[in-house]
Amino acid sequence: MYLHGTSRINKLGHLEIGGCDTVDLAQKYGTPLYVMDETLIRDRMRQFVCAFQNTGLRFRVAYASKAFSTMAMCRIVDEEGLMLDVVSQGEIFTALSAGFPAERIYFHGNNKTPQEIEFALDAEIYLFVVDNFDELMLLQAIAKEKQKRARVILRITPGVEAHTHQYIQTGKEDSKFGFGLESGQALKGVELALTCSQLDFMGFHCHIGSQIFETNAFSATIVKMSQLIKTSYERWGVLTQIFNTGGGFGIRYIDEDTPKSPQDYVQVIASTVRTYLSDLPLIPEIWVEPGRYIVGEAGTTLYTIGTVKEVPGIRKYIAVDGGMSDNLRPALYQAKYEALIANRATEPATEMVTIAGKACEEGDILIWDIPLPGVQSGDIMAVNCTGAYNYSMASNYNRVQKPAVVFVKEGTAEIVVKRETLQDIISHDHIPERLIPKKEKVTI
Ligand SMILES: Cc1ncc(COP(=O)(O)O)c(C=O)c1O
Ligand SMILES: N[C@@H](CCCC[NH3+])C(=O)O
Repeated sequence: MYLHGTSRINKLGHLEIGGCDTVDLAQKYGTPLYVMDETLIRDRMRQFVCAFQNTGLRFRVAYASKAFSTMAMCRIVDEEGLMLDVVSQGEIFTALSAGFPAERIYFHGNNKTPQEIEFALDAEIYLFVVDNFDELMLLQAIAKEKQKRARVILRITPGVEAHTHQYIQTGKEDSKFGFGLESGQALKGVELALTCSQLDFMGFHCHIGSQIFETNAFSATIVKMSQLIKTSYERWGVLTQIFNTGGGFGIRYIDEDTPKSPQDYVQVIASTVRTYLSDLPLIPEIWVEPGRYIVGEAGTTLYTIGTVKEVPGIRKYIAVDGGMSDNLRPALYQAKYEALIANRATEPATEMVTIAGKACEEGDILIWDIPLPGVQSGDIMAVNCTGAYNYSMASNYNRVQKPAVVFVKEGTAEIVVKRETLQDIISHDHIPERLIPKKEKVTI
């Protein structure tokens, strides 16, 4: 397994992250447990900022909080000075509750409800990324009623197909997101936005998908978007203030993955912007909004191995005490992961096994065919690269409790999300009066 960030094997032959022995963490906090390497998270944010500083362009780096949103995470994003991309009232509420400044929050989503728009306007967030015509009109109407103004940028689907799983390709013309570029919707959107009395049109956004390695998908997108930016200027004299080029930068889940560095991505984005937009009176402020690249490799999930089942001549299933409820990605996207036995990390692999979750679903397999040392019930398994879209997509399927999350740094571990309790599991249930069991009549 590739060791990311501060992960290393210590003198005891145990996996250590952030200076904390993961076997101790499993014992102290229980399993499954999400362990987040705070140093790596902060490094990643700084790498993007530093890469942009070298370009000489005006820029903003945002964190896409959908990848992993908790109050402690929002504190880190705030301390590092990044913007925060949110997609729901829940994410805004999390950020505000953590003391994250509203003027660095901006709001995405293809179906923001009137309540969410009202909430965001009242909170005075920085801007709205408007996804479609209906939302434009809704935002204008609500802002007018409240006598407020809102900055907007339009989300554009540039018609670029990135090489990634079809469920996480979002830049295709046939997408639920955004104003289509090729259909002419994008220009119509600008025209309409300019007529909205309460809206300040600031520019454009595009996002072509997630877990993308090739930089040419990003440059192809910027070339297409540049045309839109120029046409808007020529037609209406509109100077694009903000050009948000999205997130989607791929990470190394398995050995075969070949991610680029933030410098590589930013360099391609910046040079394409310069080539295609330098002749405008103003080069827009360039934004990026990575999620996975910031937190993905920083996360490791610890599990305890339970049952071992051999299907003679076919395969050996090793079951862990979590699965699709804490990591939906293998079941949803056939995503691949690597793992090691945290308490015997130096032992050589001796057999090929399959790691199964405990959910009542045949498809709940975390890793097919992975070489490991002979494992026993009670061993601690560490699956890495689980920082993005794992905790944030976790569920209570089968009424399992969501795991705790700890941040580790320089030998210290701190809880940032408590493990759910059985009481939490039933805390929203309600039994109507008529279904409450009647006390049996006592006959004398
Ligand atoms: C609009 C938008 N921005 C940013 C992201 C973050 O993507 P990633 O986590 O791949 O960087 C996503 C998710 O794909 C997204 O839909
Ligand atoms: N949830 C997806 C990525 C989608 C990101 C949001 N558009 C994943 O785990 O890879």
